[in-house]
This record gives sequence, C-alpha cells and structure tokens, in this order.
Amino acid sequence: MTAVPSTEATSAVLEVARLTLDYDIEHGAVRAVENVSFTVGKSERLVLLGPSGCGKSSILKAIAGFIKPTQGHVLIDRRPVKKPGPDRLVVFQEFDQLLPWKTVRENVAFPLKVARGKSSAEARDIADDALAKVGLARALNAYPHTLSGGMKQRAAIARALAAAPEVLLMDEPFAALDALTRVNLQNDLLQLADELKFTLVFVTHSIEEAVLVGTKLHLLSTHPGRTIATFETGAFGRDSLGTPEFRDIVKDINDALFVRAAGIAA
Ligand SMILES: Nc1ncnc2c1ncn2[C@@H]1O[C@H](COP(=O)(O)OP(=O)(O)OP(=O)(O)O)[C@@H](O)[C@H]1O
Repeated sequence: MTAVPSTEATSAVLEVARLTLDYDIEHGAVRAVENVSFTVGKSERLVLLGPSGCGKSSILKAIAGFIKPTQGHVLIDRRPVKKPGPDRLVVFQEFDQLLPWKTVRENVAFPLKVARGKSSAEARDIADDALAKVGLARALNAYPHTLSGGMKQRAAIARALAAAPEVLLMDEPFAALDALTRVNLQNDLLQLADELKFTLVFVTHSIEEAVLVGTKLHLLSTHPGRTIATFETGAFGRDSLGTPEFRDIVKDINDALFVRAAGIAA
C-alpha cells in the first residue's frame, strides 16, 4: 500500500476526501453520496447525521472497504482503503452479528486469533477484559441466542474494541434497542471512550444521540448525501441534557437539517 499526501491535517487518523459513491443498478447507477469530505483525528468521535437514504451507511461501508468510491478517496493513517481490514471494525444495528455456535467469549476471541495472530490464551485474556469492560463478565460462556438485544450489542462492541482498530465504525448500533437500554449503552460507550480514547465514526438518525455521542457532527442532505454543515459538540455530555445550551444546539442542528436543507433543495 502506498502512502498518499494528505490534503488535510496530517494528524488525521481518517480522511474522507471528495467522496462520491454510486451503486450499479439494472439500468445505470444510483448516486448515494456526492463530494463529501471530512477528517477524524485520534480519539475524536465523528457522527454522520442525516435523513433516511442520505448515504450514511454507504459512507461507513466505503470507510470499511466494502464498497469503492466512484470519485474521491478514503485514507486511514494516510493510506488508501482498498479492502476491509482489522484496522476498521464495524458494529451494526442488527442483533445477529455474533456467530451463534460460539460462546460470547469465543466470539470475541476468535477474530483476535484469526486476524491478529494472537495465541488462544492471549485472545481469551483480551476477550475477557473487553467483555468485563462492557459489563458482560458473567456472560462469557453464554451462547448468543440466550442474550438480550442489549447484551448482544455489548458483545459486538467488546468484539470490536478487543481488536483495537484504528477506527471503530458504528452504524446505528442502538437504534433497535428499547429507550432505557439505549440510554445505558450510550452512557457506557461514552465511559469507554473516556477510558480507551478510541477513534469513532458513528451513524445515527437521532439528533440528541448525535450531540451526546459525537465530538463533531457532519450533517448530510437528503439523497444523494451532500455536506450541509458541521458542528463541534465535544462540550456536550449526559449532564447537558435539558440545559438551554443543549436545547439550542439541537434546534440549530434541526434547522440546518430541515430548514436550510429545504432552502438548498428549493
Ligand atoms: N446495494 C444498493 N444498491 C442500490 N442502491 C443502494 C444500495 N444500498 C444503498 N442504496 C441507495 O443508496 C442511497 C443511500 O443509502 P444508505 O443506506 O447509505 O443511506 P442511509 O442514510 O444509511 O439510510 P438509512 O438511514 O435509512 O439507513 C439510498 O438511496 C439507497 O436506496
């Protein structure tokens, strides 16, 4: 792999530059994303926020290496992404991300052995540590079908964190959870981010979740997704909920997404 000169800050772990994504369909192509650029520095948490179909998951897939850009590029540590790799792991919304025939511990340890070359003992120790961090120390030997949705998502997060990726990618990981579990997992994710300082790209529809989880937000227009605005939200946390500042930023983001975007479309 050849290193490419960065057009942005050289400290960026992830650089998405002028990214345009098309899907081939029967009679041509559908444009999902157009000319989107952003950078994510070490330990930053960038949230992609926008209406359904604006291309959030497609951008995540391009970062993960599942789809190739039509134009532009994705760089990790200044190296172009060409295919999936253990430096970029994805936590999806679906609860069935775990291998059903393996225990929770084996689900976390298995990729460490296969992709990271760890010995069985090392992989088990790392898995146990990661599972303890997400509150699953008591479920090491459980099989996925015996877990709640929230526990499955915790296990999927542990599996991703255990592999210590350069960038953790999360595609609406809490969207299918009940409200209480969602709040618990948001809190735990933020605590883990404080502790482990991982670099995150997080996709959501929820403005409140975006402000809570993200240190910066990248807002996309309706299909095909183009950049509308960016917001710095590192100052907001769970304590900010209900404060005038939190309400103001939620309103500003709402206006940018729906009022300004409607103006652009008109
Ligand atoms: N495999 C595919 N083939 C053709 N078109 C696709 C494919 N995947 C996505 N698209 C289209 O690309 C556009 C962006 O889809 P994408 O799933 O990235 O959006 P999204 O913002 O993540 O949506 P949602 O929030 O509803 O999950 C949509 O118009 C979608 O129909």
